Amino acid sequence: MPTPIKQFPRLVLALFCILALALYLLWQALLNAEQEQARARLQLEADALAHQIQTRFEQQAATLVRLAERWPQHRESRDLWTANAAQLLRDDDNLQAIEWLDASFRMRWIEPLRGNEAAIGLTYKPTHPNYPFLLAARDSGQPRLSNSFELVQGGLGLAYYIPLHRISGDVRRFDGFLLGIFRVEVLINDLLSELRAADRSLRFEENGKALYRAESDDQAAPWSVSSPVTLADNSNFVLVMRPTDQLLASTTTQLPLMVVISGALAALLLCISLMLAGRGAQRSQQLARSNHQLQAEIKRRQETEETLQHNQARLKLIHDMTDHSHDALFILGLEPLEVVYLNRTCWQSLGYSEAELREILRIAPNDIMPGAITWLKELSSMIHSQGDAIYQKRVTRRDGQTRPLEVSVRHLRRLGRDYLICVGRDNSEQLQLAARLQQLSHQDGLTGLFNRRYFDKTLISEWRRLRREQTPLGLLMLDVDHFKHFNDELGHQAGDDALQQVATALNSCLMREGDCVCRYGGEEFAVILPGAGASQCLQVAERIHNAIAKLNIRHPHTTVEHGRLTVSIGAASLIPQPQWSPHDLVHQADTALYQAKSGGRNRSQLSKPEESQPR
Ligand SMILES: Nc1nc2c(ncn2[C@@H]2O[C@H](COP(=O)(O)OP(=O)(O)OP(=O)(O)O)[C@@H](O)[C@H]2O)c(=O)[nH]1
Repeated sequence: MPTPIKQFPRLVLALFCILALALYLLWQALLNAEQEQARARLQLEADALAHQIQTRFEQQAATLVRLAERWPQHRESRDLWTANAAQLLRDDDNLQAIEWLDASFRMRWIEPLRGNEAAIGLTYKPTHPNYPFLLAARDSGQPRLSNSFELVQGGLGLAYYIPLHRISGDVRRFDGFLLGIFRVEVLINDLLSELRAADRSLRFEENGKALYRAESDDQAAPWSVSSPVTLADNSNFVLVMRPTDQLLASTTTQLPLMVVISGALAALLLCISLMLAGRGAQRSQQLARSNHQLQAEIKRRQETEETLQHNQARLKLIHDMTDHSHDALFILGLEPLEVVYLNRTCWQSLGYSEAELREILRIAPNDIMPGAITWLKELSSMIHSQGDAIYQKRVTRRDGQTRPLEVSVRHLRRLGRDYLICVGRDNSEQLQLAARLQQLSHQDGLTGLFNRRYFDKTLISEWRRLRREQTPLGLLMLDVDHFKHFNDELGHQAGDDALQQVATALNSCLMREGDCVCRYGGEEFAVILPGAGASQCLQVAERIHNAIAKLNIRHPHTTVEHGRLTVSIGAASLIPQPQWSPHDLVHQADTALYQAKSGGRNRSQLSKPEESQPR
C-alpha cells in the first residue's frame, strides 16, 4: 500500500484539477454576470427606445388628430383641408397620404391625389385586412393604427384611422375617418433616427415579421432583448435589440479573465508549493528511513562485533584448551596443501618452536615424520573417500628420539575447501602394552616359551611362506622321559623347575633366526626349524640332547638311564606341497617321537621316508 507521501503528487494534481474547475466555474459565473449586466442594460435601452417610439408616434398622430378635430370646418371648405393636409404632408416626410373615408368606408378624398388615383372610390369591404380596425375605431371613437400592408406605390404602409364626428344639433354624426398613411420605413427611420447607433442591431417586428432592420454585421452575441411597442392601441409591434461586439466590448471587462489568470497563477503557485512541501516531506521521510536503516545497520554491526568478540574469546579459550591438550592437534588445508593450525603440543612435544616446526614441515616434513610426504599424498586422497582413518606413525624429536604417534584423521569441507583435522597422540605406552599382551597371549606361563597357540599360528604361516619358496620346514617334537615318575618322586614343583630348565636349554640350542621353541603341552615341546632339512633337524636334536644332558637334572626313577633327566625327540622335515597340510608335518614328527620313545627314549628319531608322504 503506497504511503500518503507517495500519493502526495496525485493529491496535489487532484487539488489542481479541482481548483482549475472552480476557476472555470467562477469564470463562467463572472461572464454570465457580465452578460446579464449587458442584457439588463440593453433591455433598459430597448424599453426606453420603445417608449420614445411610442411618444414620437403619438406626437405625429396628434397632428393628424388635430387635423381631424378641424373636420367640421374642413368639411365645409375642402380647399382649406387640402391646404392643411398638404402642409402636414410637407412637415412629415413619413406621411404618404392623408385620406378621407366616408361613413360607408368609401374613399372619398386623397391628398396628394397624384400617384393615389387608383384609391379614389375604393370601399373597404369586411374582407379587407384593415376592416376590423375601421370598425374598432368607429365603435370606440378612438383612432386605430392598422397592421402593415403593401402600398400601391411599393413598400409597407400603416394606416392610422381617426374617426370623424360632426355635431348637428344635438346629434353627433359619424362622418367616416381621417386616414393617415404612414410609410413604415420612413416612419421607423424617422422614429429611430436619433437612436440609431453603430453598436446596436435593431429590428422592428410586427407579429414576428420584421418591418424594419438596422442590423450590424458585427453580431457576436447569441442573445437579444425585446420590448413591446404599442402604437395607437396596436400592440402587435416589438422592438428587438441585439448587442454587437463593440457594445459587448464596452460592457464587458477583463475582470473575469484577470480573476481566472490570477486564480490559475495562485493555484499553480499553491500546487508547486505543495509539491515542494511534499518533496521535502518525502525527502525527510527518506532521510528518516535512511537514518532508521543506518541505526539498524549500526545495531547489527554492534551485535556482529559483540558476537565476533564473543567468538574470539571462545576461540581463544578453545585455542588455550587445545594448547593444553596432551594430544597434538593440527589442521591441514588441501589444494594447496598447507598447515592451517598447530596446537602447542605439536611443537612443544617435538622440542621446536612453532615457527621452526612450520618451517621444517614446509621444506622437509620427512625429517619430522619419516614417509610424511607419501602419507600426506595419501591423506589428500581422503577427500574422495570422505572417511575417517587412524594411522600409526613415528615422529622424530629435535633430540633425535623417535616416538610412536597414533594419528586420527577426519576430513571436513568448509567454505568450498577441504580440510583434514588430525589428532596425534603418543601411544608408546599403549603399543608397549599391546605388545606385552601380544607376547603374553603367545607365551607359556611356566617356561616363558611360546605357547601352543603361537606354535599353531607360526607353523601355518611358515608352512605357507616356505610353500611359496619350496623350502623345507623342519619340526622337532620333544617329550621329557618318564616325567610322571619325576613328579611323583620329587613333587610337582620340582617338575616345574625341571621344565623351566629344559626350556632354557632348548632356547640355547637355536642358532638360526626364525627357529622357535614352543611348549606344545605338559612336558612336551615343539621346535620349528624353517629351512631345515632332515639332517639339520637331527643336528638340532643332537644339540638338544647334549644341552639337556648338561643340565644334569637328577631323575629319581630307578629305570632311567644314568639317573638323569632325558628327552626323546621325533624329527620330520617336509617341503610343503599344496596337497599337504601342517598337520601332516606334526603327525610325522609325533610318530617319530613315538618311535623314539618305543626305541628306548633319550634319543632322536627321524620320520621314516614312508611317513613323509601325506596322509
Ligand atoms: N610338574 C609338572 N608336571 C607336568 C606338567 N605337565 C605335565 N606333567 C606331568 O608329566 C607327566 C607325563 O606323564 P606321561 O604322559 O605318562 O609320560 P611319562 O611319565 O613322561 O612317560 P614317557 O613319556 O612315556 O616317558 C604327568 O605325570 C604330568 O602330570 C607340568 O607343567 N609340571
